[in-house]
Amino acid sequence: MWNLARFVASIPIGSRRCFSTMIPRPCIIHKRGDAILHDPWINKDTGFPLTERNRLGLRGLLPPRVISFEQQYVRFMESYRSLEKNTQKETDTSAVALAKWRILNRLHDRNETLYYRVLIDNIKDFAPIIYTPTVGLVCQNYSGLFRRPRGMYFSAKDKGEMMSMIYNWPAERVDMIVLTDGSRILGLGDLGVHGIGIPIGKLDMYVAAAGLNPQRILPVMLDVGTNNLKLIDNPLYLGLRQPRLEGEEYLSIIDEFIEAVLTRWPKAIIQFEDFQMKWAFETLKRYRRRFCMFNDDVQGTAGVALAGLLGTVRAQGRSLDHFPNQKIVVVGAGRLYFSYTIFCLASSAGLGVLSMAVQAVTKMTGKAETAAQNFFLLDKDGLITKERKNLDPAAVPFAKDPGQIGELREGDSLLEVVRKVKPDVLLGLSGVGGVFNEEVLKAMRESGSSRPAIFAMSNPTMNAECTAAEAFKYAGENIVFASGSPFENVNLGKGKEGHVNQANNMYLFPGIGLGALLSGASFVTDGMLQAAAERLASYMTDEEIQKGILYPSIDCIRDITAEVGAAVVRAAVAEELARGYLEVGPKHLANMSEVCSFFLLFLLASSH
Ligand SMILES: NC(=O)c1ccc[n+]([C@@H]2O[C@H](COP(=O)([O-])OP(=O)(O)OC[C@H]3O[C@@H](n4cnc5c(N)ncnc54)[C@H](O)[C@@H]3O)[C@@H](O)[C@H]2O)c1
Ligand SMILES: O=C(O)C[C@H](O)C(=O)O
Ligand SMILES: [Mg+2]
Repeated sequence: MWNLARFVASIPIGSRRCFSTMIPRPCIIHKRGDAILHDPWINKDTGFPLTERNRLGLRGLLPPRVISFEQQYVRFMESYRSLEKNTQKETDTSAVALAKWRILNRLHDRNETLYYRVLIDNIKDFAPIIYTPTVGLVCQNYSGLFRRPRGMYFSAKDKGEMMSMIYNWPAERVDMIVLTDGSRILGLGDLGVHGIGIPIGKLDMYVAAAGLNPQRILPVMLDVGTNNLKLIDNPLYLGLRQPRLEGEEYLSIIDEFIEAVLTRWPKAIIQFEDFQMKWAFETLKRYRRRFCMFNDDVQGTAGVALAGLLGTVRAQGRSLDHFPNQKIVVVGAGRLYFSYTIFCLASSAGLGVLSMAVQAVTKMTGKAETAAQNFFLLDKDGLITKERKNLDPAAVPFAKDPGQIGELREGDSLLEVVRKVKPDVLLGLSGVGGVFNEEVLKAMRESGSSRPAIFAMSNPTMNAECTAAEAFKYAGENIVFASGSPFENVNLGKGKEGHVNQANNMYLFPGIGLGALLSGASFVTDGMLQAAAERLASYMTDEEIQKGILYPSIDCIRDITAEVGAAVVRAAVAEELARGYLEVGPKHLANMSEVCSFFLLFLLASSH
């Protein structure tokens, strides 16, 4: 069946544009002269034709020759490629990555239309720069890199002022907000106000993947202090130099911000990002039934991991009803989500993954009581059992009875657990680089699975539980491998290659946000999230899965985002939550054919 999402993906990359710039819109400009050249949203650089130069008071302010948009595009890409070539042999890879980020950021600050065009057309090359992993480096060095502000900053000192501050934002409408408090930036810990780089990077992905209008996105930093003493002692630190607010004081700041945002833009979707575990769960519980929000690290990550876990079953040549038998170990215990015998170190993200996996098993078997039996959870103190003191209630369903399988004991190390459990899947969301060490990976060779899976999902690259090369070297060439940050495929010799998947929530959050926005749903429900995960899981063909390819290439991010967005809209309609978007009401959404819904998804996201 013809479908618009695939049609869009089939347009040659070079001729694709940001949808928001593709459809001409009336644009009344009140600025003149120099002010236009310093406004990246309307600036065309040397691209202003003579008629516009005369009309807008630009004559004489630019070199005489008019350089077209296409020529500017080529010129930018040439300078980017020459930077790439000249730094190929440079050993300081961080310096190179930051130089690439700077050149892109400078373009953004000068000419947004050209920036988003090059980003969309070259997303595979540029995602690792504007997003993970380089964005982590940017946050770590933010005080030195800061030139121009992007997004909004609300601090603890702004208490009582937020309702008026929100009107300082120049855009009349905002559709999508990504909000952080900077308390857990990737696996880098508390970076305070410098964590603003994360909402900026996530929203650039929204524009690139979901075609959102860049003028209707808003990155937000809620600065409630920092517990990072190095930052507090740094005279160039850009945030409040005080310890983080806690308890009711903390929540009252978030409440006030939310009230201000929803007063001005009642239909904006708010994505919570990189909150430390306790606040990630607390805010999710507090707000998810009050307005349209989701926590990307808990809910987006869970769906991406579940899609990978289901793909792993297919890669073993089995049907999906084998999923409940898989042993899964999760490393990094925040909150949980569950499925087969997979070994997971759980975390906020890890608990999210196991919870969603449990839902999937329950749906398949109809037995909620035993759904978590093949899931094993570790935190920094080792295996979590029922003997664990101060056990987090969220981890209770995953706590094992000591003595189970191979004499498991409370606090068993990861190596002991892998040896005793022989898991099908080892999944890391611990934020600790290298915990899947040589011994642990070698122990995975004894896994009960014909095709063991290693998911080293922590970010950025140096925090990955292992590298791709280590996984294929020590755990064997027949594994499936996925990491949160990108790695090159691994050369296995004799013409063979180990495929590296990027198991990153970027494959879901843009589609979840787009679907939530266009459906006009009041909340993001479990059903909508599940529909998103199921669409991602079913996206890959059997042939691709057999090659160990569990996720689409990032080149296809627009296609998968449209598919996920449409699945979310359909789920919202099925749950009778869809209120529609602009002139498309709930009845229209419900009556739309699949083709029509894809078409509208794109047009609506771009044309208003
Ligand atoms: N790939 C993705 O899409 C994705 C999504 C979300 C989070 N992440 C990454 O996951 C990591 C964790 O994020 P989070 O929000 O869950 O953080 P978190 O701080 O909530 O959780 C980390 C957990 O790891 C546990 N831990 C620490 N050291 C450990 C060790 N040596 N062994 C076992 N467990 C250990 C801690 O007990 C904690 O529960 C980060 O690096 C983040 O970048 C990746
Ligand atoms: O930001 C990413 O790359 C994924 C995820 O949201 C994370 O926190 O690591
Ligand atoms: Mg995150």
